[in-house]
Amino acid sequence: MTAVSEKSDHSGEDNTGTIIEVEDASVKFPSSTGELKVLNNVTLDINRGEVLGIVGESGSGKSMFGSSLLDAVEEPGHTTGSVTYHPTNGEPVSILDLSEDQLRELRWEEIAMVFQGAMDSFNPTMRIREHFEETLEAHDRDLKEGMQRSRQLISDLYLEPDRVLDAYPHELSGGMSQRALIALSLLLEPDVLVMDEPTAALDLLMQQSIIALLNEIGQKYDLTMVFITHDLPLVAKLADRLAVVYAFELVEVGPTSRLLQSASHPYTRSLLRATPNTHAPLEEMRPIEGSAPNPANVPIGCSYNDRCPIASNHCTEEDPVLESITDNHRVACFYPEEARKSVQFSLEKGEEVNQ
Ligand SMILES: Nc1ncnc2c1ncn2[C@@H]1O[C@H](COP(=O)(O)OP(=O)(O)OP(=O)(O)O)[C@@H](O)[C@H]1O
Ligand code: NI
Repeated sequence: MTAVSEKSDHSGEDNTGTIIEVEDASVKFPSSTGELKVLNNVTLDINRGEVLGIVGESGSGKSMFGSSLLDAVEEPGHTTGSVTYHPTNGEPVSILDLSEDQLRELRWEEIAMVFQGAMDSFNPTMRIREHFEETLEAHDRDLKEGMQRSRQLISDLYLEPDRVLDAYPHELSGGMSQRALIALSLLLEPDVLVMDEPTAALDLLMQQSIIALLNEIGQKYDLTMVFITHDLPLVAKLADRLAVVYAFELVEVGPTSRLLQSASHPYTRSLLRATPNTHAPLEEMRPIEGSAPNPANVPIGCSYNDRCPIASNHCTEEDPVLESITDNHRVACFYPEEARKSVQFSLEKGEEVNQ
């Protein structure tokens, strides 16, 4: 596997190999009609130092995947399978077997997560400074040293440390509070940063600038980043690798450049065609036909068959598994070649990616 592409020229002691190994991860919720499976047997290795983009439409299971990495799925949801964290030094950690206390430590010191909609997660009655101090105290860290790191992180995110630390949450704009939250999540020097829709509430310009900032900060602090979003073209600017989620399963995984040039799952291709980006004029954005997956009613066979333009009988009978079509590029489709030929998309106006 190529863990390091030209985009993540991170230098570090051990920059290769797997940092988080996800095997057969599933999330189930009890319901009146039986169990709802909202993450379905996902297996994926996250490479040390990479930026991994998790993409898919609303309700597809992206947040469930992100939360499962930290055993953070809310009750009564239940995560099964295995998630193994490989620290730079030390023994592998089986995350789904940790106690609450161990998890709390892991979530700040090893794998930090900025949850979806977390911008409002600052306590409105506390200044930003107190959030940083409280975190340091809760983890028995030296306050002076820790606040120095806070100031450094805040200025790395192009904010003024004094102004931000003295502010109350409501005094910060959306972009500022999202950046302050990223700084807070990096306070205890985690190796991995998982972000769930960190730019969703921001305007286009702020989204772009957060992407640029994350690129810088990821390199400076040698981070492995998992970036969860419905906006494929946006995350493509940052990610070394993309994993596409449809109906609670991975349907395509590969290096970003490879997916942009020759996405091989009909869903990925539709997603590339449907997602708005800064270049495509509005009239070129086409919504994906059919309705988004419902966990109570996933089609038999390939879960995408009811929306797929090239589905055959085979697809309604058998569920394709995620298989390598080239090194590093895996697709869950019986007809990857057909898909490349028949589902057209263009990333930029006038540029037909597929002839
Ligand atoms: N507490 C819950 N109980 C039952 N089902 C849930 C619960 N929370 C989420 N789900 C279901 O799990 C599925 C996956 O949800 P998830 O939040 O992972 O989607 P997502 O891809 O992150 O979507 P979005 O882009 O809207 O954030 C959805 O169909 C959702 O309805
Ligand atoms: Ni989500």
